[in-house]
Amino acid sequence: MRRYVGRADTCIGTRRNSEPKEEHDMTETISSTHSDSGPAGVTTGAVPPAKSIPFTQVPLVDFQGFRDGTDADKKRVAAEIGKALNDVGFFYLVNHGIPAGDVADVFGAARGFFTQPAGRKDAVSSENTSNHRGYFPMGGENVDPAHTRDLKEGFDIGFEGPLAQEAAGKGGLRGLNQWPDDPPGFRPALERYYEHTVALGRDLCRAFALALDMEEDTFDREIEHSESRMRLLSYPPQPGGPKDSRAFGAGAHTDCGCLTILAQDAIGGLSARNSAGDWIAVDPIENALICNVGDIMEQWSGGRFASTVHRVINDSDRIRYSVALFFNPNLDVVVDSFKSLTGAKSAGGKSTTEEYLGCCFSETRSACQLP
Ligand SMILES: O=C(O)CCC(=O)C(=O)O
Ligand SMILES: [Fe+2]
Repeated sequence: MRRYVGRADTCIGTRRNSEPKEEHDMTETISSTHSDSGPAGVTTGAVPPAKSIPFTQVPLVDFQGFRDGTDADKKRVAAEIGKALNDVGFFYLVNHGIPAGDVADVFGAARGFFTQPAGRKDAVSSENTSNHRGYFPMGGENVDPAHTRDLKEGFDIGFEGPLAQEAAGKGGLRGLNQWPDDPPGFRPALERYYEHTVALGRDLCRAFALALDMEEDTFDREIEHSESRMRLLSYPPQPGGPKDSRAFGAGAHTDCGCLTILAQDAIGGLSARNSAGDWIAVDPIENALICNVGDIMEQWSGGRFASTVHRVINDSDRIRYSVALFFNPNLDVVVDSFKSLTGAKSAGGKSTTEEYLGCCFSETRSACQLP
């Protein structure tokens, strides 16, 4: 069974990790999965455990072959993704199918929103809600307890669906989004981008299933009513680097859900930690999205995919913007490793997605652990 080192103190879609987490030494998990081959068709040993390798760069994957290629193309692309997730936990994705104009619009919306006076942003404060949707100000979160509060502000939306109105105000993660009046076009830009990225998240989960030697639709049921969250982020400049070595844009953390699809502007500042403890830059590549696995997918994959620690430092002299889509399972799915998906031994999952994400989103995050 996997254990995490350190305490969680995190935010929407993210879980801290200031201490090096157990560096994907999945011996115990893997030995248990190896002792059982599952009815869903996992061949024992087909996919190795996530490696504890000191990666030095993030691989780039062309998704075209998965979107409209032959079965063999799909398998090839899935295998590339599987290797990237096994070795690094992160990859760049090009030819992902999201129109560049829609990406530009969501960045325009972010810039227009965050550059408004504080009072206008506070009108849609996430404090108005119990489901963590809306605006949070600079320092509103701290993903790494060893650091000061994060130097970023953000705006969150989530899945609404037909039951959103009924669920509103009932205390769960379901419910309605908050929408500011300004800037014009804000809501349609976010809703369009949300739809694109959730659809891409579903396709990526299919690629992940193939990469794990499972049927392509293995995860489909678990993500049918995906409680995915989208977050706009704005990081103030820290020219010359942080004056206080504990004050980062986003402290070291892992993400909580299945996977994260990140669009960043041209400024840079994101980095991922390898097994040697080195921070490897995940610099912007034009038209590429960055994908990384979160804790739930690491758990689902029995440790074959790595939920890698990452952080953000904006040491430029300009505001940095990014847009993250945290792709999550249905809220009622019990997060367990492989049992339901492959028949391999369970890691003993007890938390539902809603419980785990709720913990990740809360201010008392120290107990956010999967088995
Ligand atoms: O802004 C970024 O580049 C990454 C943000 C991030 O890691 C997160 O919000 O979980
Ligand atoms: Fe993150």
